[in-house]
Amino acid sequence: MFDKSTWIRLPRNVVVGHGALDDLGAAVDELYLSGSPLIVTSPSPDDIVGDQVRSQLPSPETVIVAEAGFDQVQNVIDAAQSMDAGYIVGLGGGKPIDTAKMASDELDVGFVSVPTAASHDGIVSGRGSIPEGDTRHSVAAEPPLAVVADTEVIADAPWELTTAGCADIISNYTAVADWQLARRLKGVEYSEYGGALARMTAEMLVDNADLIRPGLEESAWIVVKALVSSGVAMSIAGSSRPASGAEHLFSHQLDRIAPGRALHGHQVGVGSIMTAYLHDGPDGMWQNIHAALDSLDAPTTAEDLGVTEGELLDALTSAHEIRDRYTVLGDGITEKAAREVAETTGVI
Ligand SMILES: NC(=O)C1=CN([C@@H]2O[C@H](COP(=O)(O)OP(=O)(O)OC[C@H]3O[C@@H](n4cnc5c(N)ncnc54)[C@H](OP(=O)(O)O)[C@@H]3O)[C@@H](O)[C@H]2O)C=CC1
Ligand SMILES: O=C(CO)COP(=O)(O)O
Ligand SMILES: [Zn+2]
Repeated sequence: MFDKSTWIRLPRNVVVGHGALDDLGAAVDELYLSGSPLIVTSPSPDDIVGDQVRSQLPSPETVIVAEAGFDQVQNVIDAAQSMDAGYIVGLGGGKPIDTAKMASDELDVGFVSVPTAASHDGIVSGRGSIPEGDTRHSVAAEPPLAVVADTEVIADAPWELTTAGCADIISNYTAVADWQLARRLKGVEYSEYGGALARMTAEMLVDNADLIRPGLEESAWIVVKALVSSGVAMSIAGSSRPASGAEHLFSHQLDRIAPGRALHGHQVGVGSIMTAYLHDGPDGMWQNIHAALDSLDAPTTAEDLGVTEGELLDALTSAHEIRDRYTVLGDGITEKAAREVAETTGVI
C-alpha cells in the first residue's frame, strides 16, 4: 500500500448546477468504476432524492445513518462488504457524507459525494470528522472521485442549513489565523497555498453576502462553490487546519456539553467571533465576522444557538482539551477571560 499522506487528492468531476442530479449516472459512468454502489444517506435526503439517485445507478443498496459515530462507519463497512460494493455514495449532509468517505477509505473503494445541503465544507475534502466519547477525530478519509451538487435541491433545503455552510466558511478567517500562530509559536507545518485559498474563499463569500438569500438558486451556487474551494484547501494542506481552528474546538466541545442544540456551522460561526477577539482584541476582525454572520441571519449569540451562558463558557474554557491542535486558546483560558470575550462580543 502506498503512503498517500503527502498526496494532494482532488475530485475528477465536480458537477454543480440546476438539475445536476440528473447527471449523476453520467458523472459516475465517466469514472469507470465497476460493481454496484452502496448509498449512505440519512432520512430527509433519502425521502427527497433517494429514488432519483437509485434510479441512475446499477443495483444500488442503501444504508440510513442515524447518528455520526465509528459504530455507524462499521455498519456501512459491513453492509458494503456483504454486497461486495464497487463504490460508496454519500448522499445528504455532513453526517452521511463523512460516514461514507471514512468507510470508503477503510475498504479502499471509490467515494462519490452528493450533498443535499450546503451546510458544511466536508463535501469535497479528504477529511472525516467523527465524534467518539469525549473526543472528536479528524482523520484522513477517501476524497470524493466526483461531487454532484444540485443547486435546485440545495436551494430548497431549510435556509439554516445554508447559513450554517456560510458560517463554516467564514470561520476560515480564524482557522487560518490559528494555523499561522501555531507555525510561529510551535513550528507547525504550514501550507501557503492551503492557507491563502481558505482565506480567499472566506473573503469572497463575505463580499457576496448580499447575494445570499433564502430560496435563491444563485445563493446555493455561490455557497456550494465556496464549500468546494474550502474543501480543496484542506486537500492541499493534507489536514483540516485551513478550515478548523479554535472555533472548531469550541464547537466540538459544545457537541459534547450540549449535543444536538445547533448546527455545526452555526456553532463554529459563534466560536469564530470569540476567537477573532482573542487574536486581535477589541478593534480587530471579530466585528467583521459578527457583521457578516448577522447579515446572513446566522447565529451570533449563545441564545441563538440554544445554549446557556454556563454551557458556552464551559465549552470555551475546555475547548483546548478536544485534540492536540495548538490555537489561540493555548493551554486553556480562564473563566474570567472567557466571560470577558463572550460579553464584549455580545455572545452572552
Ligand atoms: N469532513 C469535513 O471536512 C467536515 C465535516 N463536517 C461534519 O459534518 C457534520 C455536520 O454536517 P451537517 O450537514 O450539519 O449534518 P447532518 O448530515 O446531520 O445534516 C443536518 C440536517 O440537515 C438535514 N438535511 C440534509 N439535507 C436536507 C435537505 N435537502 N432538506 C431537508 N433537510 C436536509 C438532515 O436531516 P436528516 O437527519 O433527517 O436526514 C439533518 O437533520 C458534522 O459532523 C461535522 O463534523 C463538517 C465540516 C467539514
Ligand atoms: O469542520 C471541519 C472544517 O470546516 C472539519 O474540521 P475538524 O477537523 O475540526 O473536524
Ligand atoms: Zn467545519
